[in-house]
Formats: sequence, C-alpha cells, structure tokens
Amino acid sequence: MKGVLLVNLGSPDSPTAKDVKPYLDEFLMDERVIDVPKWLRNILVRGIILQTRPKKSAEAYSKIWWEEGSPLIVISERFTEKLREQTQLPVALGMRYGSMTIKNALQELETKGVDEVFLVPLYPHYAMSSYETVVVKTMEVKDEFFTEMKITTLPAFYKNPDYIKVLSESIKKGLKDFEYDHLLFSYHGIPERHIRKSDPTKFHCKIDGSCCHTNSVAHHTCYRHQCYKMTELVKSYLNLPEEKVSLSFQSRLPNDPWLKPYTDFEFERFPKEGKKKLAVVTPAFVADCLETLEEIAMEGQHQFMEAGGETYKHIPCLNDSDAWVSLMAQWIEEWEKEGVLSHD
Ligand SMILES: C=CC1=C(C)c2cc3[nH]c(cc4nc(cc5[nH]c(cc1n2)c(C)c5CCC(=O)O)C(CCC(=O)O)=C4C)c(C)c3C=C
Ligand SMILES: [Fe+2]
Ligand SMILES: [Fe+2]
Repeated sequence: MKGVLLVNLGSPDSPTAKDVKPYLDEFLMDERVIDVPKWLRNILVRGIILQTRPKKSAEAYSKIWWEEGSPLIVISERFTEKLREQTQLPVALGMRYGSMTIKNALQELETKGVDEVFLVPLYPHYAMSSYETVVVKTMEVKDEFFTEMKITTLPAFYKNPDYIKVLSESIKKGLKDFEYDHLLFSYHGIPERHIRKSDPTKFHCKIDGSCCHTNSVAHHTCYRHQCYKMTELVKSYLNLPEEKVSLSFQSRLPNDPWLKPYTDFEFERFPKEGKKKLAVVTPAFVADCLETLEEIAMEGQHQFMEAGGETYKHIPCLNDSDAWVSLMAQWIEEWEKEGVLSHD
C-alpha cells in the first residue's frame, strides 16, 4: 500500500534555552550542516556555539511562539491535515530534528499497512543541509527499522511551473494594496563551501557572476543556481521590472563566507539608494518559521526602518494555502498513478 511522508526541519519543544539546546545540538551536529570532522564539530558546536546560542535563540523563539506551539510545526500540521482531506493515501508528518521524528512518522505509516512511501522534503531547493540530509536520514531509518519499505523522493521543485504559479500568485496577493519600490527575494543562506561540495563536476560552481547562469549538470544540486532560477521564473511570471527585483541570503553563522549578498546588508543599503518601500518574500521556506517571522518580519523591518526606510512588508510563505495543498495533492496523485515524478 502507498503512503506519503512529509518532512520539514523541526523546532524545539518550547521556546526555552533548556529545550532549544538539545534541538540545536542535534541540528548543528549533523555532518551536512556543520561539515567539518567530528572532533572539530564537537568543539565548535558543544564547546563554543551551544554555550551562548540556546539562550539567544530561545529569546527569538519566544517572540514568535504561538499558543499551539512553534509556527513551523503548527503550520506543517495544518498543511498535513488539509492534504489528508484531498488524498485517499495515508499521510504522515515528520521532522528532521527534534521530537517529531522521521522514525515515528514511518512507524505511523507502517501501522496503516504502507510499504511504498512517497518522501516529500518540504524544501523547494536542494541543499546538503536541508533536502539532502532529509533524504539521507530517511534512508538510514528505513535501512535500520523498515527494511521492506520502498521509498521514492519528490525532486526539488524550485522550477516546477505549477509551483512557480502558486508562489507567484501568492506574492501577487501579498503585493496587492502595498505600494513598493523594491521586491527582495530573501533565501536562507548556506556557506559558500557547501556549493562547491555539492558540485558533482567539481569545477563548475565558482560562485562568480556567471556559473549559476551557465547550463550545467551541477545545477541539479546547486542551491545558489536554484535560488536565481526561482527568482527569474517568478519575475517573469509576474512581469516584474528587472530593476525592482533582487535576491539575497539571510541567517548566517559567523566565521565563514556564506552566500552573498547578505540580506541584513541589503536592508541597510536600500534606503540609501532611494528604495524606501520594501516588500520581502522568503521562498526558501514553504512555511513561516523563526527565520521568516523573527528575522525578516520583525528584525528586518526594524533594520530597514532604522536605515531610513519608509514602509515594509513581509509576504507570508505558502503555509497551508489551498492552492499549495492542492498542488501537493496533484503531485501525490501523479506519483500514485505513474510511480515516478520529475520536474525537468
Ligand atoms: C530553507 C532551508 C534551510 C537551509 C538550507 C538551512 C541551512 C542552515 N541553517 C543553519 C543554522 C540554523 N538554522 C536555523 C533555523 C532554521 N533553518 C531553516 C531552514 C534551513 N536551514 C528553518 C526552516 C529554520 C527555522 C526553524 C524553526 O523552528 O522555526 C537555526 C535555529 C535558530 C537560530 O539559532 O538561529 C540555526 C542555528 C545552518 C548552519 C545551515 C547550513 C549550513
Ligand atoms: Fe537554517
Ligand atoms: Fe552555480
């Protein structure tokens, strides 16, 4: 019997340093997130980062936490519930980190008789620290506990025409009644090193002005290319003028070059260039979360206004919108009927 496993990143159990610490420990000790030898990761994460970050992160989580829990989890649950109404197949939700484990979700599917799973990493783009780690972890759990299960994975959907349509229409709705002189696509950042590591050709990705715009097989796993491509496709769908749109990368850790330009630097720069009415969209995320609600909607607005901005709007992620749920149901139906799915 067929079934669906949705996987997103996960959140701590509560917005307290006590619960944030083990969550961040699991997250940052992932070799695809902090990709250095284990002994060094231990020193960096447990000896340095976890000494101060949990308290800081807990304060940020407290600002966005809902009565029902973490926005990322609550929105993912709402999405799952709505999806269940649109498909006959069992659907389970798991998280890569934290207490809503992938193992429990697969267990739930197995109890319902599922032995063929459609794995949906809830990320539009491929990055080793997001999409890839979900796939690898799910396969590890399958190999250890659910050896008879067959798993097929949804490819990254950053350029899927139906997804671009749903995303663009939601941006259009967000821009309605908001007069803006610039629209910023702010994507979650990753270290530049990860782009080179994920390049199967080992020579294409130079992180320069041209590599991401020159055809290459490297683009299947190039997060930077995929962010540019998505921005271009939305820009063209909405017929937006070239000079009114740009892209940047948010949420970096210190002491490493991450993808540029940095979103917070752009917030400082735009007002000085006369761009004082700013709309920001965060299309690396399908669901609003700490990184969109605190870093962009709250902190971002503050930084932009302090730098001389006049009006600011964060356009929400797709969350549990009907169009997004229906599109996912359509992809599930295609997989159910045809067994394979490709967005190329
Ligand atoms: C969109 C995909 C994501 C990628 C790629 C990604 C890479 C990445 N993230 C960190 C470090 C942190 N990220 C944090 C939060 C966070 N990250 C994503 C998504 C991606 N991360 C989401 C959806 C969230 C929000 C989770 C939530 O509960 O709402 C955090 C925790 C918060 C904080 O302390 O700032 C960290 C840390 C790295 C190092 C990385 C790539 C190497
Ligand atoms: Fe992150
Ligand atoms: Fe590239």
